[in-house]
Amino acid sequence: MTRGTVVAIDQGTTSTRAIRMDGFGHIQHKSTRDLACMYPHAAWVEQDPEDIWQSALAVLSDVVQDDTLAIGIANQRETIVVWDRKTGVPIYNAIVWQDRRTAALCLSLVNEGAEAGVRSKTGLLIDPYFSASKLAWILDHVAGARERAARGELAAGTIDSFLLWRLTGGTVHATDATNAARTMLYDITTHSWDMDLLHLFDIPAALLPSVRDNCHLFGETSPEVLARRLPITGMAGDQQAAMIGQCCFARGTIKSTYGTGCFMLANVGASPVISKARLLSTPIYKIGAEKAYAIEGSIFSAGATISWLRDRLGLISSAADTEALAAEAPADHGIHLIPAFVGLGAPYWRPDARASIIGLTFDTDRATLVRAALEAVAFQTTDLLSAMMDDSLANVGSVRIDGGVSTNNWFAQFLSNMLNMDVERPEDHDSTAIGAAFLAGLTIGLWSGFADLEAMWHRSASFSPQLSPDERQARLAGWNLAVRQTLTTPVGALSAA
Ligand SMILES: Nc1ncnc2c1ncn2[C@@H]1O[C@H](COP(=O)(O)OP(=O)(O)O)[C@@H](O)[C@H]1O
Ligand SMILES: O=P(O)(O)OC[C@H](O)CO
Repeated sequence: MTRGTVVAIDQGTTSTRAIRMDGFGHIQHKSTRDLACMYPHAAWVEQDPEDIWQSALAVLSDVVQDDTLAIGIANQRETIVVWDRKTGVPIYNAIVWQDRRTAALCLSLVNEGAEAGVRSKTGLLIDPYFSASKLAWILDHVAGARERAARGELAAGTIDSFLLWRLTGGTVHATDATNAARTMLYDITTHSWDMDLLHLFDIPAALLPSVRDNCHLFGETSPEVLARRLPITGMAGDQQAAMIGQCCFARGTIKSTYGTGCFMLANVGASPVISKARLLSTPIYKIGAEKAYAIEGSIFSAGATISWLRDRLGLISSAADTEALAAEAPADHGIHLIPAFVGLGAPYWRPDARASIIGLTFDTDRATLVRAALEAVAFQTTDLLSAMMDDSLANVGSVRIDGGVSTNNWFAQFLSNMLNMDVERPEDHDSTAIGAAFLAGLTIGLWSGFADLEAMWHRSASFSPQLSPDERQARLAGWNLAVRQTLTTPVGALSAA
């Protein structure tokens, strides 16, 4: 094993983090910067690309040291930026994956019968979640953007691509296969941009980055950015990076990451499987001839609901308060919080739905609301697991969890109760950053293969189901009823913009 360290950036929706890891997989240092979202209209979500860049540069500078050999990048997926190739200045804010402004466009494509074709190539369902319609929106709504794109003056990319451009001083415009797969413009079987899809969304091919393997020498940091020239040798979308960090390399292994949203991925092997249960099909990695795919369930509001309780309602002063509050609330409270703040994702795919709280009485207190919010994350995960079971992934023994919300012991136990399955938590919940570090280290030979990575994964806590089957069924029935009620009374008007 080589001496030295790798560093990895995890550019998430709520925060940007970086870690420094040695060859034994020990995390030597971490750095974090919080990141703000802007909500200019109902169900619009934007971020300032300069904030994203500055936060990434700051955490990277905090963790790099003399023995650092390489950099890995993992990032919130789908979020799209368009920038000027000469100046590197974005022409509009980053439109975040949660943003629903293109719901009407997506609905019209579904009504025109485009979904089956899109699905068979991309593994995705037509939904505003993915980058293609957001990119089309920027080209259509920013003055002069289409003309500038036609003249080759603009570049587009997901956050990995934008950070890579900035880190390399504007010399490399590339992305990796897992991020490309979330644009809805990429064929996940042939691993190439698809001309029909570019035509469907009216996106000029010249805007898009080159697509590379997850382990690749993407470029080197510019001396104007970092004091030392360092190679960027690993990149992946954050959920795929978490699969790597959680060592879900075997077919049937599952992880669920609880950050701003929640994303449950099950490894289905070397070929994509199209879900019968409205889940997504997505690459986990492409490293030379080696490929693996997952079935993915995506939930749009997990930790975001907890942040809403803190930042908008002021019910808690820190996310960590939710653990003790949930424990003190009565189990039979009868409240359901359906967190459809930006619609519901898998398996419902209803961008028009809006959040609701059902069952309030005068004795509903803040502990109960907090508990209902955490319960909703677990109920939604249960919906995803049931959908995976429908896709014949029934031989699963346990689920590995990570991300901010996974540190909450009350939540982890409730999740195990609802899934009726063991839930395992690794020593460090930053599996996304760990996965990006693993990819970067594999490329430079710090580790020789997945077996080396598996030897470094350690479980620190495990939660087993503790609820009677009747009680569990009653809880799930209550949740299902509340979801049906929310979906049959849509209150969210689609944005007219
Ligand atoms: N102990 C906790 N209990 C519940 N939620 C938590 C806890 N700690 C953090 N969170 C939530 O987790 C989210 C942050 O997780 P993180 O993995 O950093 O997200 P991201 O990668 O999306 O930036 C926040 O939305 C926060 O509200
Ligand atoms: O910000 P996160 O960590 O919840 O991840 C966002 C996802 O990548 C969106 O697909």
